[in-house]
Amino acid sequence: MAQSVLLTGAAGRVGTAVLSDLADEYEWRLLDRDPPTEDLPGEFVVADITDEDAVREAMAGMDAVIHLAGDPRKEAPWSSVLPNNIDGTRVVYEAAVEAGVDTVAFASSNHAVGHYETDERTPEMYREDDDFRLDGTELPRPGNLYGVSKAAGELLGRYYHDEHDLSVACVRIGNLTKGHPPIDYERGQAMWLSYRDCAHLFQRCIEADYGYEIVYGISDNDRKYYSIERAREVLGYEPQDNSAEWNGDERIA
Ligand SMILES: NC(=O)C1=CN([C@@H]2O[C@H](COP(=O)(O)OP(=O)(O)OC[C@H]3O[C@@H](n4cnc5c(N)ncnc54)[C@H](O)[C@@H]3O)[C@@H](O)[C@H]2O)C=CC1
Ligand SMILES: O=C1O[C@H](COP(=O)(O)O)[C@@H](O)[C@H](O)[C@H]1O
Repeated sequence: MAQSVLLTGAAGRVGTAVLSDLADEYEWRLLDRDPPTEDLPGEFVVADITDEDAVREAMAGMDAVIHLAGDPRKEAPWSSVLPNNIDGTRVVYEAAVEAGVDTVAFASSNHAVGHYETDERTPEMYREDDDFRLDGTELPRPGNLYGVSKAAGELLGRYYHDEHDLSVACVRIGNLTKGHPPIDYERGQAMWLSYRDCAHLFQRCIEADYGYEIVYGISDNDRKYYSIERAREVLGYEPQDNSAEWNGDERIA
C-alpha cells in the first residue's frame, strides 16, 4: 500500500482534482515547474521533469508516482511535446526505477487514440445507443502530435515494466471538467471525467496490484465509446458520476 506519493504536474487541473479528494490520504511530495498559488499538502518541489538530478532527488523515498506533468495542449508543437511529454516522462520512469519505486500512474490521453474517431463512425459513436468501444487493447491511433507524445509515454511505460518490473498504469484521460460535464459537446460528454472519479481512479492506480495496464479515464457515462471494464476489473475503479445525469450545468438525476 502506497504511503508516500510523488505527484508531478501538481499545480495543474488534474493535480487539483487528485488533491481535492486525496490530500489527507498520503504523504505528498508535489513537483511542478510552476510554484503553487495556493496552500497545498506536503512538500513542494519546483523543478522541471527534464532535469534528471532534480527528479532523482524528488523521487527518493517515494512508494508511488502519479505523473501528470506535461504539455496538455492538443495543438502542442513537437518542440514542446518532445522534451516535456516524451523525454520528461522517460526521466520520471528512469528515476522511479533507480529509487525502487513500485508504481507509476501515467496521465495518457484520449488523443492517443483520436484517429479511431473516423468520419464513418462520428458523430454516432458519441451517442448512447452506439455500441462501438475502445478498451485499451487496441493500438494507439494518435490524432495529433500531442497524442503521439502520449502514446510514446505509454510505450516507455511498457519498456520500464518489462525491463525493470515497474508497475505502470496508463490512464487515457477523457475530458476532465469541474462541476458538470461539458455543455453542448457530445464528444466531451461521452468522455467526461468528473473530479471525484478522477481522484478515485488515480488512487486505485497506486493501490491496486497489476503489472502494466492501459485503461480509460472517464466517468460511468451512458454515452461512451471508451470501455471502463478493465479499470473496474483490474484496478477496482467504481466511478460515481454519469454525464447523463446532467442537463447543462443542472443535475437532473
Ligand atoms: N485535463 C484533461 O482533461 C486531460 C489531461 N491529460 C493529461 O493530464 C496531465 C495534466 O493535465 P492538466 O492538469 O489538464 O494540465 P495543466 O496544464 O493544468 O497541468 C500540467 C502541469 O504540469 C506542469 N508542467 C508542464 N510541463 C512541465 C515540466 N516540463 N516540468 C514540470 N512541470 C511541468 C505545468 O506547470 C502544469 O502545472 C497532462 O499530462 C495532460 O496531457 C490527458 C487527458 C485529458
Ligand atoms: O488530452 C486532453 O484532452 C482533453 C479533452 O480533449 P478535447 O479534444 O475534448 O478538448 C483536453 O481538454 C485536455 O486539455 C487535453 O490535455
